[in-house]
Amino acid sequence: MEVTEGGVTVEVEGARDGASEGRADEVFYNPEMELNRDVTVAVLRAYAERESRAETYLDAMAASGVRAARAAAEGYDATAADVDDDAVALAGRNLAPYGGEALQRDANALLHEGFFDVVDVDPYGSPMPFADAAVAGTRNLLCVTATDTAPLCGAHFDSGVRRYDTVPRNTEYHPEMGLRVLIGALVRRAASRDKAAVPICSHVSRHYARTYLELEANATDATATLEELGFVHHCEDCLERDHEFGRLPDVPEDCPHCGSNRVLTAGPIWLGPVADAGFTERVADEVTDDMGEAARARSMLQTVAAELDTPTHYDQHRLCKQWTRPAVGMDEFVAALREAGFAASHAHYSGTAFKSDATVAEMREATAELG
Ligand SMILES: C[S@@+](CC[C@H](N)C(=O)[O-])C[C@H]1O[C@@H](n2cnc3c(N)ncnc32)[C@H](O)[C@@H]1O
Ligand SMILES: [Zn+2]
Repeated sequence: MEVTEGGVTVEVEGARDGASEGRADEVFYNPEMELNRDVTVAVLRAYAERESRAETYLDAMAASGVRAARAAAEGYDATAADVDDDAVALAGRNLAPYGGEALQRDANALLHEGFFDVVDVDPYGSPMPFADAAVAGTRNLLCVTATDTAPLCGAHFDSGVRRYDTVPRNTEYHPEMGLRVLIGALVRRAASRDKAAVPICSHVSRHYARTYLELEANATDATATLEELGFVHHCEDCLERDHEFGRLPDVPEDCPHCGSNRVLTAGPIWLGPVADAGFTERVADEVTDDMGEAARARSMLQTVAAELDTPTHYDQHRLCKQWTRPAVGMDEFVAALREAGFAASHAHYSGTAFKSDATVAEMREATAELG
């Protein structure tokens, strides 16, 4: 059957839901990833404005080639690579009207052989088996999807430790934990090749984390990116969390806020900004109405751009449950924090997520009169 995304029409072999991911009996096309692809196209547009030399685009795991076809339609010199012969044949047919080529290659081999300006790594599950090659073969912008949210956020602890070479912790801000674990791991992989990787846009949507990393081959800058890594200490009882930059954590024995001994330390994870606000605003402006997920993409990107970009977000419902108070509207809650003199913003991770520089105790007091 044919599907049209953002003005690009491709042939796909039956749309399947994310639950059947990984069964390789037919070429994979996931309609739930349309938001991911719409945002990708908007990023490619904004990035072309920022870096006019970025011309070549590789979807290193292309499946039907829909993403590469959309990049080709934007004027990028696009390549769709996949190990699967059916995928390559289909991607070849799908790319033909827009230009670009399909290659039957292993992503790791291809990316170790030469450079592409923009590289997309969009595998089943974790991108880490491809991270080293992706860093080696990307000149400017590395776009990465991770769908293994349980290892990333610490819910599957051992696989998270193995894949991401860190200690992930299962907290109520799990989407952000996952994103910061992912970025931290990629930044360290880039630094091992003397490359600085800086996230210029990121988001977490239902089943995946997505980040866009600008790469710079510069050892000094690479060292500087490592300064943005560190640890989060999270109290499971009072929900306060503190973060500290650095290579070795100074793990508190008890929570400095409530004295509980149920303190979890996560890290090293990325503690720096997950997005460049100005760039992300431009990405939001590049979302066009011909995109199937235009409304969601625009609103999510605007939230990311306006988000207080510090670790880590809170969930109003979780806090209100803790305080045995009814939850109120998010606008009202955020406004009350601001009126009390704190920095506060919505956070894109969920409808009840927000960021603030207030402590949990300060938030409780600042919002006591609501509801
Ligand atoms: C999630 S799908 C890609 C979806 C596609 N990027 C899109 O936007 O629709 C993952 C693809 O990776 C391919 N793949 C798995 N291992 C690979 C490898 N080592 N090199 C290249 N492709 C690989 C699979 O055949 C599958 O088609
Ligand atoms: Zn505590």
